[in-house]
Amino acid sequence: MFIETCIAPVNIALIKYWGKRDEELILPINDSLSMTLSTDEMCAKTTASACATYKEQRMWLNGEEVPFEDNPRIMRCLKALQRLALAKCESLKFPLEWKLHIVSRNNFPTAAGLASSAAGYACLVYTLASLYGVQDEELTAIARQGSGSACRSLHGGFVRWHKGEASDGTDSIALPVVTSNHWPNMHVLILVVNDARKKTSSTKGMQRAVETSDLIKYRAKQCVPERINAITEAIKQRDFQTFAKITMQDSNQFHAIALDTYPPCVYMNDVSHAIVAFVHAYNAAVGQTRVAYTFDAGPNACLYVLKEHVSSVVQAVQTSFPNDAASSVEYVKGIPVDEEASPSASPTDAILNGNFVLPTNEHNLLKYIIHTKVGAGPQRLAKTDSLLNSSTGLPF
Ligand SMILES: Nc1ncnc2c1ncn2[C@@H]1O[C@H](COP(=O)(O)OP(=O)(O)OP(=O)(O)O)[C@@H](O)[C@H]1O
Ligand SMILES: C[C@@](O)(CCOP(=O)(O)OP(=O)(O)O)CC(=O)O
Repeated sequence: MFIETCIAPVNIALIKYWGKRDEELILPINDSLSMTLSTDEMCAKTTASACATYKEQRMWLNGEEVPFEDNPRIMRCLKALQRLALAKCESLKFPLEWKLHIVSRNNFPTAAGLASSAAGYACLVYTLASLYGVQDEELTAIARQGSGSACRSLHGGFVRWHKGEASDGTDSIALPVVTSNHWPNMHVLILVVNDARKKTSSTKGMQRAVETSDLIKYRAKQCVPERINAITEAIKQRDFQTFAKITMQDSNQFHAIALDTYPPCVYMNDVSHAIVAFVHAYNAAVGQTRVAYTFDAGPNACLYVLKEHVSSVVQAVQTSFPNDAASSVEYVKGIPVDEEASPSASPTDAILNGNFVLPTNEHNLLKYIIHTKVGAGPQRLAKTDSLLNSSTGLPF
């Protein structure tokens, strides 16, 4: 039996991917740019095994068996990796006819608008590549065919997915902009909103936007290229003010396009809008842009905050969004916030407590908060980290 286990990170787009020019190959109408989150707090973990005695291809996701050969996106990634193995490897490690058993787990909620498909498909492709013995820059073009945003999770730091021009998608790849060491104090607070409402999937939402929105064409042609250049420069210069403004403007434009879609896609809810109001009020109160928000295809907010401001921002969130569970250790998950606390309150915090009043919302609008930061790309783990029992070929 051949067996490999790997982990892969979540990424959150600053300049959003929204709209395909080819549904089958998952080719986008615009470039996008994201930040990869640390795997210490959120990651997908996948074990893939190949064995001569396996009778059929099987896959388990978060403890449940899920369709494998009936899932066209998984099969497309698998076939592309097998072709790459045939082309690149002098001798195959094992015959391609051998069936696979794959076990995967996300250590955060799946299909809850927290980019599980990005981490999940990046992990699947990275693990299968390790299993077949291929390491190649073409991996991002393969992960892209599982879920577009997954191609960006194959690199750490800040990553740009180039839309490419070729009709076969060979140049639609993700490349690093800067590594995670470039801006290590870039932290993230994910405010998970109490809302179980079903959304329109990203796949369907963007398809309908391309069919019906006029604004999306202007965005792809005019706004995105300008923003990608400007935010790349801001990241290189570690210019938080510019970075934050572009990030918020792009999130707002993406949701404007969702509303310009017919029938409209409504992803943000009243709590999301209250978070937007909070961020602008907080930034005004401290007299500088210290926090930036971005929202994907759901109501949860992702806030970008520099490490030195995390404790002040968390305190302000707790004031503006009071929660009965706030004192529970489970409420703020991830990196301990106290670590970040500055020894003395800054003068701007005095202003915040004095002259400015933050909006106060009803209790318990947030479910919990995840505190994480910029991180590295996927990693291969040791045999001891396997999710699959090698004597039975089944999940542990
Ligand atoms: N670890 C994983 N391995 C393989 N596939 C996964 C994994 N995690 C998630 N997926 C796939 O991604 C699907 C969830 O994608 P979906 O886009 O609905 O949710 P999301 O990625 O959490 O949300 P969003 O795209 O809005 O951020 C799952 O149903 C599954 O098919
Ligand atoms: C709003 C987004 O998160 C959309 C992500 O869309 P997906 O990558 O989930 O879509 P498919 O390619 O159809 O699988 C923005 C982004 O991540 O860039």
